[in-house]
Parts: sequence; C-alpha cells; structure tokens
Amino acid sequence: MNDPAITPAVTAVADDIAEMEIRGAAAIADAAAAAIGEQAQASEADTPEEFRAEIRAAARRLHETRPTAVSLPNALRYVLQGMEGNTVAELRDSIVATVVEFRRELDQAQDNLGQIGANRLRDGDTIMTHCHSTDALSCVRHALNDGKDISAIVKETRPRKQGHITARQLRDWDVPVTLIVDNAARRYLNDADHVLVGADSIAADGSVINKIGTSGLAVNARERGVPIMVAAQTLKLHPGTMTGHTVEIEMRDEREVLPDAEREAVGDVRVENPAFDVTPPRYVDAIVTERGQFPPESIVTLMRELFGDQQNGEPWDERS
Ligand SMILES: O=P(O)(O)OC[C@H]1O[C@H](OP(=O)(O)O)[C@H](O)[C@@H]1O
Repeated sequence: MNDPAITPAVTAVADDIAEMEIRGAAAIADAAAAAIGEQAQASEADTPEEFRAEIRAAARRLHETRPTAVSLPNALRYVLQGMEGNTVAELRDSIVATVVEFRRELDQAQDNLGQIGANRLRDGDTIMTHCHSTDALSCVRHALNDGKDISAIVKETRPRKQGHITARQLRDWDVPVTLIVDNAARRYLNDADHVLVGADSIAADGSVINKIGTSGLAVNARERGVPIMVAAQTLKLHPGTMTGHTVEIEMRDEREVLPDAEREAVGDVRVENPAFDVTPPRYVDAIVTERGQFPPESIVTLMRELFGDQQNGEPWDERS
C-alpha cells in the first residue's frame, strides 16, 4: 500500500512549527488542529480506512516537529478522538466539526484564564515577563480591561528574542514597557510585583516546563520575595507525566546561539541550545488555568479529573 497522502497544507504548517514561524504553545495547538481540518477537507481517500490512515499520518507529521509543548499532542488527540463515522463523508464532517469546537474552546479557555489571572494583579503593579506567552498576556489584557494600570519589565529572551513580541503587544495596549537583557533580571526584580510567565508543559508534580531561563528567574524571584505566577490553560497539562514520563526538552540548532558569521571569531567550541527548562514546583506560587488557580502541588488533582480514563497509546499510532 502507498504511503497515506499528506496534503501540502499540513506539510507547510509542520515546517512552520519546526522553524518557529508558528510558535507559542497555544498557537502551535491551534495551527495543528486547523491543519488536520485542512487534511480532512482536501482528502481524496476512497475508503474510510484510507481516510483514517491519512489523518493519522498527518497527525504524526505535525507531532514530530517539536517535542516539548504538550499542547501539540493534546490538540491532535482531541481532534482525532472526535473522528467518527462509517463513510468518508461522515469521517470528514466529524473532523471538521471537532476542529471548530477545539479552536473555539482554546480561545475561550485563554479568555477565562485571563480573567482569573487578572484578579492576582493590582492597580499599579509591575510585572516581569519572560519569552512571549499568549496565556500570560491574556491576564494582563483582562487586568487592563478591569481598569488597572500595569507596567512591565520585559526580558529580551535570548536566543530568539521573543521578548520583543511581548514588548510590542504590551505597547499596543499602552502598557509602559522596560526592555532588559536576560542577565539584568535579578537587578530589576526589585521593581517587580510579580513574575508572570506561560508554560509549554506542566508536569503532574507541578513542575513548569517553559522557555529556557524561567527556572533561574524563578529562583531569583523567590529569593527577592516576588511571587511567580504561571498562566497555562489545561491544554498545557502533560498527561504522560502522571505515569512517570519526563518531558523531553527540545535542543535547537546551535546557529541560533552562534550564527555562521560569528563562528570563526569564536573558534571550535561546542554550542548547546536547549529551548526549555524545568522549574520545580517549590518556586511557583500559582498556576492559573481556565478552571481556576492552583498551587503547583495540587495540579495533579486536576490532571486526574481531566485525564483519569485516558488509555494507553495515541490515536495517530498504527491502530484504527
Ligand atoms: O501558549 P502560549 O502561552 O502562547 O505560550 C507558551 C510558551 O510557548 C513558548 O515557547 P516557544 O516560543 O514556542 O518556544 C514560550 O515558552 C511560552 O511561554
């Protein structure tokens, strides 16, 4: 049998995720779900078996792009579990409807989470941010909508400088922004009332997997007495960690750290470029989700409720 046909739209989205043209855990989940919808609509499968094989192949292609943000497999699982029917047309319709539902829930969860997180921010507070998180920014947006004045100290976030995206978004909302290099964070924590970050995955023990540099920031913030708030919708909860799996930390291309043009001046050194790190739960004050805010130690209770009956295996594995 030929390999299942994957539509060019899926390949393009997968490439964009791998290259970080599409980035941020929520945006990756949204784009991956939409791509499965495109696959379903473009499919020329003659039989239900062929259609299912194509959808599974598309999901695998999207899944293999980046390993750390669990929102990606969680999104794919949601959509594939919605696939039902006995004909190609029924299967297609079920996928398309599930994608619409998933994307609506994603937006709604981010909005609800923002309202909950905004309650932690007081009028006149200054936040310190790391990287760019749409979940974290949703909290700021709701605080602003509630009439609070918020200022921000924005960490640049080497090597890809996603802090620039955060700074731009906050300025568009008229939030006063001070942009700093990552190394200046400890100094400026004296001026911060909260550290506010997002997450790519949350483990069952309440550990937060987020952009490299988050754990050092959290340790420094704890030493300075600045509370650390993690904004992460439940799509970021990692079901595999309930059975002891660890979260794979993505290692990215060394040229993000040392571009070819600078390589010669530095010479023959090894470069490592981990994209994420793990912040232990004891450095986190609250994990804000659309289901409420939790001390990290109690996140496992929510995970049991959400994933308790999950079976082994993934719907994109070679099963029907
Ligand atoms: O889902 P939202 O809150 O937008 O983003 C969550 C996280 O995704 C990003 O990863 P990357 O830039 O894709 O490596 C950052 O680590 C950010 O905190």
